Amino acid sequence: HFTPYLHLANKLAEKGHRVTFLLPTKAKKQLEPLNLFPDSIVLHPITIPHVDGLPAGAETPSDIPITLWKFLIVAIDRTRDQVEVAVRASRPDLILFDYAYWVPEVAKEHGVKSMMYNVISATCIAHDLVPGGGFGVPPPGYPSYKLLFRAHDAHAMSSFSVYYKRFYDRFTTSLTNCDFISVRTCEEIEGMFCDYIGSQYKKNVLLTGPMLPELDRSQPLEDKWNHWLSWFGPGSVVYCALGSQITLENDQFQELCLGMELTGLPFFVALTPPRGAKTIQEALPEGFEERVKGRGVVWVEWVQQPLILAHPSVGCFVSHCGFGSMWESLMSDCQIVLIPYLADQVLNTRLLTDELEVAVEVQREETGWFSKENLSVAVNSVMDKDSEIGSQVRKNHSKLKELVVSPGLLTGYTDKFVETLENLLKVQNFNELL
Ligand SMILES: O=c1ccn([C@@H]2O[C@H](COP(=O)(O)OP(=O)(O)O[C@H]3OC[C@@H](O)[C@H](O)[C@H]3O)[C@@H](O)[C@H]2O)c(=O)[nH]1
Repeated sequence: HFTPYLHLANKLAEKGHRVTFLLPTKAKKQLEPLNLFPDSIVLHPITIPHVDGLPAGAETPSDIPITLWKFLIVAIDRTRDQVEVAVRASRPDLILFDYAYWVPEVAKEHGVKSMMYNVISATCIAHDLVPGGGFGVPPPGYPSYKLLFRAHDAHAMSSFSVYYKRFYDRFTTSLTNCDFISVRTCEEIEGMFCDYIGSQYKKNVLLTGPMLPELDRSQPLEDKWNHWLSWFGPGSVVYCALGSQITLENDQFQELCLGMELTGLPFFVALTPPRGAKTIQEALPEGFEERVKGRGVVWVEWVQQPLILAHPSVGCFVSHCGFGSMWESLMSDCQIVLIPYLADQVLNTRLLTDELEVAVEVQREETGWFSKENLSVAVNSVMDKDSEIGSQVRKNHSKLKELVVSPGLLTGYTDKFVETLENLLKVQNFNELL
């Protein structure tokens, strides 16, 4: 979530504004290289306090499994004093926030406007975070009959169900109490959901566009991977990654590896090791490394995903459809295969498969389990040159990509966003954003 926020901060700084960016200490170190305007953007560290049950050093959801998030939520709430001190010191005109539902209260106390900036999809907000629905059941007037949960999504819902009430309360409080709502999306992809959110919360919904940075050519793809990928023909390699928060069970991890093997195609899998495994070797299926030598890699460290997707040899992206990866897949020329894990990823997946028809989804059983055969069938259905569905999604994807990357569309969104903000706040002295 921090990354799109920092890209937005860069855009604001580019247009002459100053930004104080509050974030946990470790994330500060990771984000520093992305700060393009260190004179205008101050990265201000916040200490995440210790809370019983929260592992030492954990500061963000990606540091811990979903079962421990409840402790992180408590810890974040206990940073309110630090946030108030920072607000008092920097006296901003506007506070952008996404998770700390108490920020609008803090803002009002200091005579500052607040904006909830959402970096999850408008589809997910419209389906799950508008009053009147229930978990998995859309609220009245929800604008789609296609983008819904189905029986085999129960697994994605169950991991999240214990949190739903808490998330729902926080999000709806934030959306209700903030002065402005904004979403990291564009009209062309999620227009009807943005309109719906605006009508339900009776607020204008401002859009920033996807907030993806330009590919940074000064930091090219690591030689090792560039070299490895270059062995294969154009568009032939399948790249698979499931974002920053998913740790698979061992059996599903093995099934994924075997499914990639079964495709018969070259592949590059970037995943965290499965639950309980200390090394990748102990987690891989027996004989797997020998069998796929020279055509397949399973890697458990962070890779430069946008650069991998841009490599000419990569032709297919198997993804969990987290909102960041969703945009990266749309901006790429790869065929898209989706295996969603969390509730919002399921709706993002339906947006790409059922509404936009630019991707295919791996079939799961009702338990949520997917087999190696189903994974391999999905991949081959888009990689096979003679496949009808493959050419259909390729055609739709390339049309959509053309629209989304068309000159002016992305910059147009940010320009309009900043201009609207400036107008909204004109009555005040709009020179610092927090
Ligand atoms: O090895 C890697 C893995 C991931 N990445 C990057 O990490 C980012 C992951 O972001 P995503 O939004 O796709 O995935 P996350 O798992 O972090 O998503 C989280 O926040 C967004 C929500 O939609 C998801 O439900 C939630 O899991 C992408 O920009 C991707 O390029 C790497 O650069 N290297």
